[in-house]
Amino acid sequence: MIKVGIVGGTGYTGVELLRILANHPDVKVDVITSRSEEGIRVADMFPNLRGHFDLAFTVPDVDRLATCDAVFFATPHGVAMSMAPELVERGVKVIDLGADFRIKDLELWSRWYGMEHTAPALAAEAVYGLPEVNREQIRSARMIACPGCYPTAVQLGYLPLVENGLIDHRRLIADCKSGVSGAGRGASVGTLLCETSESFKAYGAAGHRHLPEIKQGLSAAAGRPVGLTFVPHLTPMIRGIHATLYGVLKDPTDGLQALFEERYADEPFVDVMPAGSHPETRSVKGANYCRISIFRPQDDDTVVVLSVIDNLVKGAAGQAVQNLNILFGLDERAGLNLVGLMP
Ligand SMILES: NC(=O)C1=CN([C@@H]2O[C@H](COP(=O)(O)OP(=O)(O)OC[C@H]3O[C@@H](n4cnc5c(N)ncnc54)[C@H](OP(=O)(O)O)[C@@H]3O)[C@@H](O)[C@H]2O)C=CC1
Ligand SMILES: CC(=O)N[C@@H](CCC(=O)OP(=O)(O)O)C(=O)O
Repeated sequence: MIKVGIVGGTGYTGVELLRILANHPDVKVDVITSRSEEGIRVADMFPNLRGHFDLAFTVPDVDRLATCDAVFFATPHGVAMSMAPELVERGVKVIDLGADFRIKDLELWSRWYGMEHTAPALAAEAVYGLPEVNREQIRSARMIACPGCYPTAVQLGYLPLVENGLIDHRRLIADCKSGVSGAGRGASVGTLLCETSESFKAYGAAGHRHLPEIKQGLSAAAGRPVGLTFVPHLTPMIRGIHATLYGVLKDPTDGLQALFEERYADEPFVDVMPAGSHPETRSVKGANYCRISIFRPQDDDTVVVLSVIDNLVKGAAGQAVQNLNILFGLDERAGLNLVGLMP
């Protein structure tokens, strides 16, 4: 059994990790932290997990975490980088669901995340945990940086086009919508029911911290810097990311459906839908899938890609477990044969 620790076990992604790992055949959760719930038993706080975990929340302690084979950080930015270097040095594999280790240009990272990076050496070593791109590097990594939710949906939607140089790499437009759980469990006025229900809004239109992360990944895929306009929106739903991606084809072609099907043919968690489909976020709710469809409206030179994920699963906890499976040589789908939540 692989012993894991979860730092930040009471947040939306931390609890999602528990939901997934409760049925993982090869993993045992040995340590789970929450400073605010210290001493509370997991099953008392989350009755659905009764019978799965005989654990109480503890405050984060490096010595305890160092007894694990792997540690997930489901914590705000800045927490993982404060503890990961020591854990890695002590032989623990670290999988960060936050953004501390995603961006290689640390000056750029500091500008967007508003803090100095305190683990530059580990940031340079970290592997970006998007299995559809970095599967081989993930296998031997000591530090894995899981992508953000929007970056996951946007990159998977654009990759076949950008990797093959089929669209104008300078004019990418990502119009994205997220459920409110994307903002985390911390209470704030902007995410109250009275503020978010029966309304819909854009935010971060002038610039969002996922912009540099997505540009980093797509520029690597393109082999040159890409130009990206990314506008996120908050929608009155709990879970889900819906990305509508636009590109200008250099040479209008009818082979896009086949291109996407071939690129993702061997990917267990990317589903290229039949031509003409419109993926819905509820079709991936609670599951680790990214569902994609492709259009070339009016047979013109604009390509539209639709990409949906559950922000808490393929956008966070599910992808983190997928990376753990790869890291430890397990079946990549272990613990992730999740039946989506209905309706
Ligand atoms: N929500 C989403 O859809 C996604 C989130 N992410 C990222 O994943 C991370 C977790 O997100 P999410 O679960 O939504 O966050 P939440 O705010 O819901 O949960 C945060 C968790 O971290 C703990 N925590 C907070 N501060 C500290 C600290 N200083 N030291 C140790 N533990 C701390 C909290 O418990 P306590 O304070 O009791 O210790 C809580 O368990 C974030 O970096 C987020 O950006 C990535 C992809 C998607
Ligand atoms: C609705 C909402 O607030 N979503 C979050 C995305 C959360 C996420 O993906 O986490 P990282 O910051 O670790 O990438 C946002 O826009 O910042």
